[in-house]
Amino acid sequence: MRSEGEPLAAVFAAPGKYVQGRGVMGRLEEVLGRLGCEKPLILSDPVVPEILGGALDGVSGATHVEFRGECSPEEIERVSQIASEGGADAIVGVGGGKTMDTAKAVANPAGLSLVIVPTIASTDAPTSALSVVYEEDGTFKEYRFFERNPDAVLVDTEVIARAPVRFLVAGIGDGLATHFEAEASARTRRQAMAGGAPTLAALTLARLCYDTLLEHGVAARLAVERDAVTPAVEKVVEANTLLSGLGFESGGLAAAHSIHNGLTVLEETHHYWHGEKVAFGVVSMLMLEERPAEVIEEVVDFCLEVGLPVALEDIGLEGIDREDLKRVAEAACAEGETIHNEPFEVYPEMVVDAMLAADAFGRRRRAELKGEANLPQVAR
Ligand SMILES: NC(=O)c1ccc[n+]([C@@H]2O[C@H](COP(=O)([O-])OP(=O)(O)OC[C@H]3O[C@@H](n4cnc5c(N)ncnc54)[C@H](O)[C@@H]3O)[C@@H](O)[C@H]2O)c1
Ligand SMILES: [Zn+2]
Repeated sequence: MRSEGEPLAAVFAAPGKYVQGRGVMGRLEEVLGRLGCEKPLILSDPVVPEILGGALDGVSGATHVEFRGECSPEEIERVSQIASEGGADAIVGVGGGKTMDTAKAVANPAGLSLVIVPTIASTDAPTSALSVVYEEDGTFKEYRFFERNPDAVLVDTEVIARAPVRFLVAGIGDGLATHFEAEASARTRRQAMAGGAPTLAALTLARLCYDTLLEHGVAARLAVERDAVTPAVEKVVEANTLLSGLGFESGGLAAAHSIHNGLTVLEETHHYWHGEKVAFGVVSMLMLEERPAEVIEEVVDFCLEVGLPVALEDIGLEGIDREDLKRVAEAACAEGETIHNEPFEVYPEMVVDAMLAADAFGRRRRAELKGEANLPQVAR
């Protein structure tokens, strides 16, 4: 986008339209009609028939394809073939982050319209113009960047509130990173995913995301445990999806997401959701950045209250040794990783120590809040 030597312009990217509320899923056909699409390919997560029944069966002219579970080059290729053979004019991605990312990676290179319908608020993937691609075995492979954001994003809060609460909490973990990562990239003046320097809008939305999560996160969790759609749920779904999505794409990512990507090299972490690993990445990032204790405590206490991981044991890594953490750290520091957007040079050893410091702090705080003393022995 920018030629060498040119100053970095500020760039802000956003989807064509964002619609959120109870029952908005029912507007899919109308939205497709306005985009002039008559032959959509609807790519759905395997749980969709169970959670939506036949709600999407009636969309006229639609071909239905079931997503196979990983946003991998093979899956993107498979769905692309079906789209091109059937002459699809739009892709609709219905499901979690991986289904949506696959839908984007199919629609964009083929120049098709794209509508995203998240069934969980587990990530900030819905609004962005990029896909995170993995190997078939779940190891992070690459980011793919596209020219266009989705034409429309339909977020049905009734569907989201009925999903297991762990997904909403994971989305809060993903959203918790946005403000800190945008701040780090803005200080370094690095190009964000959208292709330019952050605007005030992106930084403000990222901050609003953080404040909203801290203020309403716990209330939203409690409501979703009862499948209820309350104003707190609407606010947190907006924070997880729109605020975090616009904030990270045009504000920039930094250490927390690289640590997440690094963690995916260990199979044990594959049973934890993206946002859960990102939350641990956030605390590690705060350690790496030598943030004041109050900030670290605010984040860790919030994670404990809302039910996000604060320690290695919370993401399947109980008893992990330094050697394995070094593998995580090396992957986190790979060339091109967003950890290099931090305003100082980062080396793997620093990341290992930051993760250990995060783990120690998280465990200590959890014990304190439980009323267990857990104070260290006097050193001898
Ligand atoms: N492109 C981006 O901008 C971006 C941003 C953040 C994350 N991501 C990517 O998103 C992915 C993570 O997304 P995810 O955590 O949603 O994972 P996911 O897509 O694998 O979905 C998680 C699980 O939820 C299930 N599910 C979906 N809807 C449900 C519902 N209503 N009820 C019950 N179960 C339901 C799915 O079957 C799946 O097993 C990662 O690949 C990550 O890299 C991308
Ligand atoms: Zn994320």
